[in-house]
Amino acid sequence: MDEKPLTTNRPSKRVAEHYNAIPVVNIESRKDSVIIGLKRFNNWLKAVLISGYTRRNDYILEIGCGKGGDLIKWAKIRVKKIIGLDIAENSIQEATTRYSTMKFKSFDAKFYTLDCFKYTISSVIEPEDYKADVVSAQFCIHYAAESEAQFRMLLKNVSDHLRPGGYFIGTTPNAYWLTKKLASVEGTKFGNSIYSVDFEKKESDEVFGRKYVYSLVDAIDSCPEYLVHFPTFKKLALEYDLKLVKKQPFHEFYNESITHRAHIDLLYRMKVVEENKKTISLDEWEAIGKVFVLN
Ligand SMILES: C[S@@+](CC[C@H](N)C(=O)[O-])C[C@H]1O[C@@H](n2cnc3c(N)ncnc32)[C@H](O)[C@@H]1O
Repeated sequence: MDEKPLTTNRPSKRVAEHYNAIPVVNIESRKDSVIIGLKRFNNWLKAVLISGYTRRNDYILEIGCGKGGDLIKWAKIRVKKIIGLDIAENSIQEATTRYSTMKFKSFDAKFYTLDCFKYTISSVIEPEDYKADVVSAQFCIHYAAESEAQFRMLLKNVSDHLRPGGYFIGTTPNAYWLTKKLASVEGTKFGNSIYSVDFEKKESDEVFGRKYVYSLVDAIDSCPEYLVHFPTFKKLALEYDLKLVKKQPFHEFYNESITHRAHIDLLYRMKVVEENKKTISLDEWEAIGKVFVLN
């Protein structure tokens, strides 16, 4: 990789350190997490989103793929190829291990450690992997909103590697919900028993770099995140030939999805809902409201 990064400031290093430090948790211990309901819900939501925009034999490019938590979701659709990229080296190692130990593999996969908001993806991937049918960025777009230059690099990377007519799908915190919550409290901090949000400033006109520190029990420990200003997102995306098709808050996506029998069945199969058992708590449901789906 011979390109210079756009900026060398610290927050993205903090993000990489944060995700590098998260231990791998086995399925048994995962069940004991106080946010197991939220984790399962997020997985269900991603499974529904992915199934809506991906077809058999598709080539997928995953930005911020983490430890490969979506590999099984892609396998169920029988995609042909996955290229996964993430800033956290440890997560890429874990994703590689998960892929190599997967029993049912419908696809080839390659993983790369890369800051996708400072470098071009073409600086690391092979030319034969340049054009994807679907680019997916789950729960990571908000890190790019640290600066306009980083957000533009995200959009350039998506646009450069998406074939004409392909889909960019993602999930990211809902800036409207967050700023409404902020306005409703005294000071800069709010949350409940499972999450906390602490804004750097109460008032701000910043379109990029609008920082808050986010914690979620058992998942995220004081990690910097940035509001994604949607009108700007939509406007800049057009400059990169990306047209917004749909965006929805998580609660709305859920309400729409459960009008389909298959998605209700999946809620049970993925144990989001279990007969005679506690499922999602009110505090988890509130935290779920923090997020948007887009495509
Ligand atoms: C909340 S995790 C989501 C992981 C995965 N997409 C999922 O849904 O399970 C956010 C991921 O974004 C990655 N990330 C953050 N900034 C990044 C950057 N500049 N370039 C690439 N990945 C980044 C983090 O390392 C982390 O793995």
